[in-house]
Amino acid sequence: MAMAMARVVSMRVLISSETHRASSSPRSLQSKTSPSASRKGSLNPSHKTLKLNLEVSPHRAVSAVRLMRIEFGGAFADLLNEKGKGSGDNEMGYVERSIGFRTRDLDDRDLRLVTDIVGGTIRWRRYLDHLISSLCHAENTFRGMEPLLLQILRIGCYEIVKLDMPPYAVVDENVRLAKAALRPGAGNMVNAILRKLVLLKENNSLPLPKLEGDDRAQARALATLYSHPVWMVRRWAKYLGKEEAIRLMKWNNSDPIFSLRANSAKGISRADLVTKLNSLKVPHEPSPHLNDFVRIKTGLQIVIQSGLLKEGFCSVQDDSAGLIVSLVDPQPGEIIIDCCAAPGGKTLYMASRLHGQGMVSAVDINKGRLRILKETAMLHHVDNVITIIHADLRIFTENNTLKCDKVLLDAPCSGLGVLSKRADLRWNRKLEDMEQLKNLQDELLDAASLLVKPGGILVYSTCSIDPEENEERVAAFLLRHPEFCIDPANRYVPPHFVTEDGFYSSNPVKHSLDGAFAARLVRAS
Ligand SMILES: C[S@@+](CC[C@H](N)C(=O)[O-])C[C@H]1O[C@@H](n2cnc3c(N)ncnc32)[C@H](O)[C@@H]1O
Repeated sequence: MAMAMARVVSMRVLISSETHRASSSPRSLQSKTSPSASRKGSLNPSHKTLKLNLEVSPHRAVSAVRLMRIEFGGAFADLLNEKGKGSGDNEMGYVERSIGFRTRDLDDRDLRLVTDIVGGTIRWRRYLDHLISSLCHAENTFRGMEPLLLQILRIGCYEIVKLDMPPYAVVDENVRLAKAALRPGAGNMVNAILRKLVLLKENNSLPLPKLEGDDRAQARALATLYSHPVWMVRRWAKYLGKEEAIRLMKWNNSDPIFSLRANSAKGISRADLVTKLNSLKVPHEPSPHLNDFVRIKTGLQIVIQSGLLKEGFCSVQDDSAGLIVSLVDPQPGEIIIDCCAAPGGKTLYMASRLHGQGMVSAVDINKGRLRILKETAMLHHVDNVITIIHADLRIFTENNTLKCDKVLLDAPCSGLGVLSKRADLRWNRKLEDMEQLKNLQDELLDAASLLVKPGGILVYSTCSIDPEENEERVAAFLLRHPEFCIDPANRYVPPHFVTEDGFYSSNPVKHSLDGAFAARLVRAS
């Protein structure tokens, strides 16, 4: 904890002392703007006065700074990635102020490299830190390492060990970055550690922990080998067994597969989307589960840069989320309420399935996320069937007698089913969160149930694979609410997604989709 705090403080110092560094460092020619102007980022012309360094590879400099923003600045890896090229200027402002010099602008290839390196380095953080600390002379060296130096070392290790890039070029490039962004001594340290790593890798003798000892020791070793928090490994070993837990961690560490949904509300068919993807040369395959969906393994950045998302031509939506909408089975003319709706992935898909007749009320406690929902609804031409309600669901249901045909509660959850896409989530999620989330899920379920008309449907869903957030919450709810019973999922989703109890469940390892869960419950008439 103290170590983390020390790193946060030094990160803050690094960012806020940029003006000082710019004027005191001989490497970074003087910035002439005020500190407040320089904090504004892209629109600040000062960065053009910084020295342009053509020796440092820009994607590594950007990756190192982006990693610090994610680890210490609260930025989310997936959001930074999705902004892609459009945010280039803004990001370059951060980079320059953090390292004290300019790099050349990123081209499309650099942007893809940044996405890959940042995602991979975050996922493999625990594993990489184990290697780096094992290769430091003293334990204190690793503990007291300044944040930027640590990020550069992590990038170098990741490139050598996981990307199998030409090792001596990787060493040289990262040494150059450390020297330019920090000081010559930092470059020497990067050189020493990465060269040792290259030799150990060549001799097939990386210093990795052995899978031995009691359950705790084995969980710690697995947590390092597959780079996850120990508490997650122990939980999965308990619920899934060791072998399945390993398969799940391998999936979480693999490159994410994305699905795109053609926006039928705008008259766009899957065939239209396929034509566009062909013209962009993005490899794709039709979803075997959903008519409007297409799956892509690579090329998301190309899709983003092409503007297809901004135009509302299609959305990024995993099949696992689309199948939850299939379980709700929205029909034209129905009155539906989406209780935790923002940013609106499922609201928009449900609305498009109403074909202009009926209504989806979208409730959420988060105003900012609701704003995104509202804007996207207009973009997608479904705003005529969406009503937005900013409220805490628990208070909303106290003051409302609204009764709906269908109620979707896509509850706040741990997100343990989406760790392959949310690279940083595994490090942000804590065991203590699970208890709090379960209480909130129970309260929201009770509140949502009040909105279901007699004979109506309540769908409870999560993007978690954790039984305590899924089956256990439903079982506890049914005990409190005997007026509800399970409506088996097999009439709405393909049979291999249906559990013995009649729930919908997508399993990353089995289905190659995000992990998700949903129960369809019917209220007695
Ligand atoms: C899993 S996300 C919903 C994702 C959304 N259904 C979609 O498909 O895009 C959970 C949402 O619950 C909202 N939320 C959390 N607590 C809430 C509460 N007490 N009342 C209403 N919404 C709440 C959060 O703001 C968050 O947007």
